[in-house]
Amino acid sequence: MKPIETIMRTAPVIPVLVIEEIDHAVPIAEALVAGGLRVLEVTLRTTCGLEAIAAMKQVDGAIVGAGTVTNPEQLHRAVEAGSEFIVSPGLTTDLGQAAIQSGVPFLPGVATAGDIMRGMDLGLEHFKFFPAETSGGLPALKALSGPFGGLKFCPTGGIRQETAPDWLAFDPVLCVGGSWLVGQKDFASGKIDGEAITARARDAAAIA
Ligand SMILES: O=C(O)C(=O)C[C@H](O)[C@H](O)COP(=O)(O)O
Repeated sequence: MKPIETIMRTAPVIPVLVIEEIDHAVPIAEALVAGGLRVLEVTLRTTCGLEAIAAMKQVDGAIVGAGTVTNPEQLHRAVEAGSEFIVSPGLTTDLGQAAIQSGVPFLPGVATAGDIMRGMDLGLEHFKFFPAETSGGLPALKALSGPFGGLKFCPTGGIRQETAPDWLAFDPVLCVGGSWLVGQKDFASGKIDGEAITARARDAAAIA
């Protein structure tokens, strides 16, 4: 499995995906990869999340991980389903230890100095800054990076195509996450609008 930093450096944007119907999984993954976004975070907010991860992994070039992983049991289920990395909105010591023991690349959410210190106690150096915009935005991340130099971040939460370049211009930010790549409008016709998704992915991949 790839270390988390390699995954974070693969593409400037990680699409955060909420897959409501299993039939959508592969067409969405194909459309995103075609646009140059290979790292895909599938949230476990829906009943077909794990099944979607297993299906999307079959798409050539896709690196598929699980998001919204909040406890060790979910982590183990996500790894069994084939997740190549794990993202969490937050960080508990239990979850961090389970991730380290399993060896799966892990990106836990942090929003405060205390969160970061809990992660550093576990030996972690890569974090999702979440929820990025409402936790103070880029000025907050810059302030937090002062005492904690050397850490690397994937800000997520409220970031869009227009604001992603500012985040990515800050050195500790290796990539950003966001849900703007795929939305309800892409299923409106009853069929996935792969071209629209690919066009958005291409714009996002070009930010780097
Ligand atoms: O489900 C999770 O595990 C999360 O941590 C939440 C997502 O990362 C955000 O919902 C993405 O934020 P938006 O791009 O503003 O929609």
